[in-house]
Amino acid sequence: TIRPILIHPDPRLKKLCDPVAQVDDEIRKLADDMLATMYDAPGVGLAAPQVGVLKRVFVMDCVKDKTTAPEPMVLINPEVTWTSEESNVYEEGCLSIPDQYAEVTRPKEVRMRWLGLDGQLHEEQFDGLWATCAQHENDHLNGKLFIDYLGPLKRQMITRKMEKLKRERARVT
Ligand SMILES: O=C(O)C[C@@H](Cc1ccccc1)C(=O)SCC(=O)c1ccccc1
Ligand SMILES: [Zn+2]
Repeated sequence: TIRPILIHPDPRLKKLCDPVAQVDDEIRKLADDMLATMYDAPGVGLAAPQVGVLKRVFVMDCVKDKTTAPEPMVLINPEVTWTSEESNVYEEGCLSIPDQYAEVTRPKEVRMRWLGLDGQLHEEQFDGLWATCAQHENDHLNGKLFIDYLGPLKRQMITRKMEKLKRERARVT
């Protein structure tokens, strides 16, 4: 089921999310809905707080083009265990801040450890868009948005635009 994506500014997007106690049917349904919501947007990642669930879960599928098979990943209670010295600059977007893009510098590679839907612990190193996306999603679990890396003026301009968008959406619905 596709769930509505919260739009910034929203207090739930700034909260520290809670760890998942156990991988049960509720978490499996959440992950399924998050993947459906991500593909529908479309996006390459989605974090649980973006659909109003303050739990430490995010999904990713960063395969660039349609020709390659989808590679959905579900990361529960993810932790960053290592980041590279080298950094990358990437023009990021966010499904909770529609149509706004800005350059963000992050470590080029990141190693993460998480609990999978299979209840097993996984550890993997990401690079390229996967690394950028994994760090962007992990930030969401700590109430951090990519605009928090920008200067105050640019962040304020984007926030003002989102407030206007929300006013307009509230009017027509
Ligand atoms: O808000 C989110 O977490 C999703 C976000 C993830 C992300 C994108 C770019 C850099 C870092 C993290 C998005 O997916 S925005 C949409 C997007 O970037 C995209 C959409 C379709 C195809 C390719 C990219
Ligand atoms: Zn985002």
